[in-house]
Amino acid sequence: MPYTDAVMHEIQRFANIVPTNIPHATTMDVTFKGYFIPKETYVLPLLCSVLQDETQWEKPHQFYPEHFLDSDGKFVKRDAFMPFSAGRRMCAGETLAKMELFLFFTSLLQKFTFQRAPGTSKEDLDFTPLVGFTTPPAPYKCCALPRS
Ligand code: HEM
Repeated sequence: MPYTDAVMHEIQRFANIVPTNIPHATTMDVTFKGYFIPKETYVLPLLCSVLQDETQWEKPHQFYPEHFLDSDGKFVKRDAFMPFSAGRRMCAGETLAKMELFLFFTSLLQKFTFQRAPGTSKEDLDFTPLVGFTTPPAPYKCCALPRS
């Protein structure tokens, strides 16, 4: 299911839920790309800086599942996709989270058709996430119609 996979990856890229990542600190003096970072410096490795990097994504500020598809419609991995962070302290639950996301997403789409709530227009749907340590979607109304 390459398109479904691409959509799920794009959701995590576009609507990353932990944009500022978890704070880290250097345990020793480090020189990184010419910058000297002393021991015990507080470091915030911003995931949003990679997930929306204009040098890495064709349409960084748009929802565009094609970021993860090649010209034959096959799924492609992208190095700049890192909603679970990177390195030794990256998310320990990545495999479980991905499995759950896949099962929930595909089961919901198999059982329901999602539509805008009656009386609302496309303009009423605002996908700007709420700002905070995590960025959940703003409340919105929609209809889930059981599929026959
Ligand atoms: C969409 C779902 C999830 C996302 C986007 C996510 C993302 C993250 C991120 C960005 C970090 C910080 C990594 C760092 O410090 O560099 C983290 C850490 C962690 N996550 Fe997740 N996570 C998710 C689900 C889960 C689940 C389901 C579990 C466990 C059942 C889990 C367990 C952990 C643990 C234990 C850490 C701390 C790892 C450490 O400090 O060594 N996460 N996660």
